[in-house]
Amino acid sequence: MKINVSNVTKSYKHKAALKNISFTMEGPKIIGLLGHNGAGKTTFLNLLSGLISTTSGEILVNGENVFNAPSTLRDICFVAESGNFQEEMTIAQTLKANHFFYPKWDEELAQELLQVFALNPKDKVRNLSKGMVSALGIITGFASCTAITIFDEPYIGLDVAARNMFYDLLIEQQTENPRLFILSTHLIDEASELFEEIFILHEGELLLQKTTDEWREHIVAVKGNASDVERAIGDLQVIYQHTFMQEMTAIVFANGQSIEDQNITLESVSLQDMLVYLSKQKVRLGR
Ligand SMILES: Nc1ncnc2c1ncn2[C@@H]1O[C@H](COP(=O)(O)OP(=O)(O)OP(=O)(O)O)[C@@H](O)[C@H]1O
Repeated sequence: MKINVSNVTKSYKHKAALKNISFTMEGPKIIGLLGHNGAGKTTFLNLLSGLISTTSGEILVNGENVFNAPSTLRDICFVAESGNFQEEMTIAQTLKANHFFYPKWDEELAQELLQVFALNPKDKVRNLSKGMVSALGIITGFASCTAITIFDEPYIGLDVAARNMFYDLLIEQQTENPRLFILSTHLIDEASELFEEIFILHEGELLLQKTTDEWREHIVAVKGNASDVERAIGDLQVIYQHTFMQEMTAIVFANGQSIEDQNITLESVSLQDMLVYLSKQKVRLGR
C-alpha cells in the first residue's frame, strides 16, 4: 500500500490546518504520526480516510483518489480519537456493521478481543465508559484487517495494562498480518519502540520524516564546553542549542558524518525531546 500526498493544503475558513505538505507513506510498516495539539494530525487522517476533502492538492492511495474510488475506503480503517460509533447501537451491532463493510474482517479475532478487553456485546455504545469505547475502537481496527489501519489516540481512558495489551496486539498483528499501521499519539515515549518510521507535523507543516534507524543514527546531542561543541559540530545542521555557564548542548542532524572531539560527549535524543526541539525551532528535516 502506498500513500502519495502531493501539495496538500486544508483550510478551515481562514485557518490553514495543513500547509502545502507532500510526502509518501508505504507499508507494511508501523508509522508514528506525531505533533503537538493542533499540528494537523487528525486533519490529515480525516483527509486520508475520505471524510473531508482537500482545499488543494491530492492524496492518492495506490494511485487512486479516495473520492473517485470509494472501494478504496474498504481497505482503510480509521479509528478516530472520539470513537466514531453510533450511540444507539450495541457493541455486537457495531461489530456486525463493520464486518459487513470491511471485506477482510476477522470475526474470530473480534470475538477473541471482546473477551480480552472484557466487553459485553449487548451493551449500548452510549453506556460505555471512555476506556470501553477505546477498546471497541481497538477491536474494530485490528479485526478490520485493512491494508491501512489508523489509530488516532486509541487509548483514551485505558489504563497501563490495557495500553500494553494494545502494543502487544500491534506487534502480533504486524507479524501475522502485516499492513500499514498509522498511530497518532501523545504518549510518545511509551510507543516510540514500536515505530518503524516517524512523521512530525507542526502547525500544518511536516518537520520530519525519518525511519527510526535514521533518527537514532543521525540525530545526536553534543555536550561540552561551548567552544569545544562549536568546533565539533562544524557546519552540521543544528536543531536546538542551549548554553548555560559555558556548557553547551547542541542537538544536531549528523546525517552520517562523524562528530569527534576529545572533550565532548555524545548522547542519543529521545523522540519526545526531539519533538519538543523541532517544534520550538521549527526546523524542517523532511526527507
Ligand atoms: N472542523 C474544524 N473547523 C475549524 N478548525 C478546525 C477544524 N478541525 C481542526 N481545526 C483546526 O485545524 C488545526 C489542526 O487541527 P487537528 O485536529 O488536525 O490537529 P491535531 O494535530 O490532530 O491536534 P490534537 O493532537 O490536539 O488532536 C487546529 O488549529 C484546529 O483548531
